[in-house]
Amino acid sequence: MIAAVRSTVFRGQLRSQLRCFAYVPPTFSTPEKVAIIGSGSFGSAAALSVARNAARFDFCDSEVRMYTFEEEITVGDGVVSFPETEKLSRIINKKHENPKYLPGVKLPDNLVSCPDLLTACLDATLLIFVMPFQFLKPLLPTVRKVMDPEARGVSLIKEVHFDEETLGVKLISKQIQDGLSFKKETDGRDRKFPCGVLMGANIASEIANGDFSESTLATRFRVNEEGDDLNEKTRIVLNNTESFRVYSIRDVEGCEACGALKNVIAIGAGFVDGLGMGSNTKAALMRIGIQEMERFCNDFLDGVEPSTFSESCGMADLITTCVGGRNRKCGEIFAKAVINGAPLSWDSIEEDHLNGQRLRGVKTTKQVHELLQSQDLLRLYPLFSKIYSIAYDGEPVDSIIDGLYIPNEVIMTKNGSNRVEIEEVTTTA
Ligand SMILES: NC(=O)c1ccc[n+]([C@@H]2O[C@H](COP(=O)([O-])OP(=O)(O)OC[C@H]3O[C@@H](n4cnc5c(N)ncnc54)[C@H](O)[C@@H]3O)[C@@H](O)[C@H]2O)c1
Ligand SMILES: O=P(O)(O)OC[C@H](O)CO
Repeated sequence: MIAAVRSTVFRGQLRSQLRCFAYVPPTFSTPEKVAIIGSGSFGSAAALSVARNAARFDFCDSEVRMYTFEEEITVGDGVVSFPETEKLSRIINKKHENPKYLPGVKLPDNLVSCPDLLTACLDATLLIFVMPFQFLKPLLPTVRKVMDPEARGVSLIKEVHFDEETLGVKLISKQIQDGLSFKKETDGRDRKFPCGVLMGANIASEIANGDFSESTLATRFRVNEEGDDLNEKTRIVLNNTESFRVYSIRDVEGCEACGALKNVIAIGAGFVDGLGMGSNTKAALMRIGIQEMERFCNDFLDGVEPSTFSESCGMADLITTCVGGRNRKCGEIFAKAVINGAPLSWDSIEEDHLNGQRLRGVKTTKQVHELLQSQDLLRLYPLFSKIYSIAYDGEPVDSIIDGLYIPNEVIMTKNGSNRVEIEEVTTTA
């Protein structure tokens, strides 16, 4: 009895102590000015978390600017205070909502939409890139001119490109780094722009609804001269402990590759759904898919950590995208159209079903295929190869099952360097 009372008292004391310590605002010596480049679904959802943090952390400039590709929006019923069409940036700033890409979600007042890139990025110390890279690339020289010279970046872009010169992988974070590095006027030395990535099981609308999500931040920033750990500082700016929990790792390459490659598998998951197959089939596809993702990373990238695949950017993002993502949805539409004898092009599916959002998975499927073909490695990747053949070469959708069969010679073995070896198959007469 006495023990029970003591324990209750102790728990009460602990709770009140925890309440006292519940919120310790982080402190950093150097100020932070955040710019978000892109205002699609995920740009707007990420901006929610960042702008809320910027408003409450003393080290952050409370205003967060979001570069918005300007579009004329037709204002629907219920938006009475606007004429029939209005510029997207003006709607975001007046109504604090992005009606095209994240409808029905209130954005913080301190988030300012800027259609002018110079204004958006002026003196920014932390740049968050979240738009299709084809649109971002031409913007980089302007960003470089106006950003803070000590700026760093985080890419949320889930793409991977085939480098025809090296027959290797071109990571987006590396392309951003190249685009924003410069020679310092003071000493003529090169200043390499540091760029990490944030990838994870992060469907934008769910984050915006406040549903609990995790994400993986992969950065290798340094401690700056004032003693701020820029890895942790970046995590703190992006993290929302209640609903958007960000965990740090250092494996930028593996994290980024996972974010892009899972989109290929999600297209295959859409094929499985279009065929009306069940959860077992999709689970098999995901299992084999993550093995091919890992094999691809080991074949084409250096320093990828096996543990990355069990982070949110790995297994969890694969699951959420294969269950609820746009790539899965478009894969299903494609499969059903083929099965019904009225095939649709990927462009028309994107145009008719994504309301201005972009379908990355099929483009990544093609890039990955070209890369594997250039290295004569297609036979080691039966699932990637099959998804490509169905998506681009008119192979029957139900042949996706052939992609789930792993031939003996493709059994993955790992040697000391963690690279794939092909088992020699000896045939006897
Ligand atoms: N939407 C999600 O749920 C989600 C979740 C996690 C990661 N991501 C990744 O984030 C990135 C951005 O995704 P998203 O859904 O925010 O946007 P998106 O990829 O669907 O692209 C739409 C964006 O492109 C912009 N755009 C269109 N045409 C343009 C042009 N000509 N010039 C410049 N910009 C133009 C639009 O303004 C809009 O901001 C992608 O790499 C995606 O894989 C998305
Ligand atoms: O909607 P998708 O298929 O582009 O996937 C969204 C996100 O990448 C999920 O994390």
